[in-house]
Amino acid sequence: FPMEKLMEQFLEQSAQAEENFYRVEEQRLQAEDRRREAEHARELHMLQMLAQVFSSGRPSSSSSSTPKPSPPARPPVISSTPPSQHTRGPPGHLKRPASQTDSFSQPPSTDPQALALPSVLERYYSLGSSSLGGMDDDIVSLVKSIVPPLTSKKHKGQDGRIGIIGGCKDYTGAPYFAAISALKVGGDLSHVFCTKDAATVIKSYSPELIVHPVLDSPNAVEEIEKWLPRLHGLVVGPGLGREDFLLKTAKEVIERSRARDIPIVIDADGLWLVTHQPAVIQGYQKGILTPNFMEFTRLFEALHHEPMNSSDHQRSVMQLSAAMGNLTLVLKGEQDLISDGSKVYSCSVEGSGRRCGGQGDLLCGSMGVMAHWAHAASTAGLIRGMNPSVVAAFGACSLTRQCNNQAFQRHGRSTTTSDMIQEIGPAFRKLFES
Ligand SMILES: NC(=O)C1=CN([C@@H]2O[C@H](COP(=O)(O)OP(=O)(O)OC[C@H]3O[C@@H](n4cnc5c(N)ncnc54)[C@H](O)[C@@H]3O)[C@@H](O)[C@H]2O)[C@@H](O)CC1
Ligand SMILES: Nc1ncnc2c1ncn2[C@@H]1O[C@H](COP(=O)(O)OP(=O)(O)OP(=O)(O)O)[C@@H](O)[C@H]1O
Repeated sequence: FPMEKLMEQFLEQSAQAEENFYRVEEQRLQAEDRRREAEHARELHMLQMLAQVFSSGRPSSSSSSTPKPSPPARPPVISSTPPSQHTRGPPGHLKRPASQTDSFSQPPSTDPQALALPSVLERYYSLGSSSLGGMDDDIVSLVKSIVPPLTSKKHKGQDGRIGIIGGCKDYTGAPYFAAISALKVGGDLSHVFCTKDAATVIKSYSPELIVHPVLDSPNAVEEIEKWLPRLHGLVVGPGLGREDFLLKTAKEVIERSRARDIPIVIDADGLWLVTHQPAVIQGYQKGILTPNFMEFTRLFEALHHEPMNSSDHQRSVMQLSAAMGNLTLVLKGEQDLISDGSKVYSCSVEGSGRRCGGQGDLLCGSMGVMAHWAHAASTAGLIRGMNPSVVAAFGACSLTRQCNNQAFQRHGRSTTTSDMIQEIGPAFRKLFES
């Protein structure tokens, strides 16, 4: 049957052509990203040098009667520690006496560098929003330094193409909150990979999202993998549900994203998957887990095979992060505790008493973008001596809490996550751009 043969050949050729297209496209995007990153690094380096020249050349006389110009922003390089020492010592200018640091290192360390940063972070972030005007520039600069400058030379996509794996029949709000938050923080494109019956609903919430109804298709993994070369960050779990097929797809997508070195934030039902199969993300340095207390307890008990000591959260966070191969972990709560297994950082920016559903989705969506920024900044040598995943986690936690605070001031008890999303722009400016 020559007709059938012809058809077969045709199909084979078009599959081949499609594959070639994606390969070439992937190479093109990677080359473009490298070029833009190098350009970005050069620009920041120039700014740094200018700032240094400016601050060293500035007249020091305080008795001068003419008003002094305000100093430029602090240069973004945080430390001169070699990049191989991520997660170890803090930036030199953040050092402080070890005596003030005891409660944040588990077990207590004798290395003054290792002791210094957590307590500095704690000292500032415990101050709450009322003291935002008096922020400690050193600490805020950790997060500020990863925020890419907005310049007219940029093209769409460069500041973040983020993928959300989640959205099913029961949950359409969660992936929407995560994806729209990624855009509002400053990511350029947000892709949602959800089930067919969730797709139209999610699309109808916002024309800004790119929605792929593929999560329950038989070749879901391949459908999603096509997009991986274009993604800078992945958020797995918001509204994913717990059906076996969906969890299996999520697992394979995580594995393939790991192989491509893409930063991955895992939340909600994605954490259910990790609780049952920790190896899927264990030891991946670009992975971040964001459990609430319940999710944390489940994960802890699955890994340690014993009940958690709930009187010492800091120790538990350190233990679990270490057991996960020094993965960055955020235990959300009254204070957010962040650890990569070597230290615990506490974020206590003042929020409010209002705990509506979806705040965690805002957090993980914004963290997806910040993780991309932080790893790009680290690759460019702009943050050294500090784990980029921790910087991203810290930035996203502060931002979510600040949004909660601002939304509550306007809406009080009726505050919802949509109200918080409205506050992302002003909150971001207040924390990281003022
Ligand atoms: N609008 C939406 O579509 C939303 C969907 N969501 C999705 O809903 C699904 C299930 O999420 P759940 O968070 O309900 O997960 P679970 O079904 O595991 O429930 C966890 C339970 O723990 C409780 N809890 C949380 N923190 C606690 C604490 N500190 N102490 C004691 N109890 C605590 C919560 O009230 C919740 O009922 C996920 O896919 C999630 O993404 C949520 O993100 C909320 C918004
Ligand atoms: N008691 C609290 N005080 C202040 N902020 C809090 C408090 N609890 C949680 N948060 C903040 O709310 C954000 C989301 O945490 P939450 O515990 O609501 O997550 P979640 O339960 O996973 O959310 P979701 O409803 O999206 O599933 C975190 O960034 C955290 O900082």
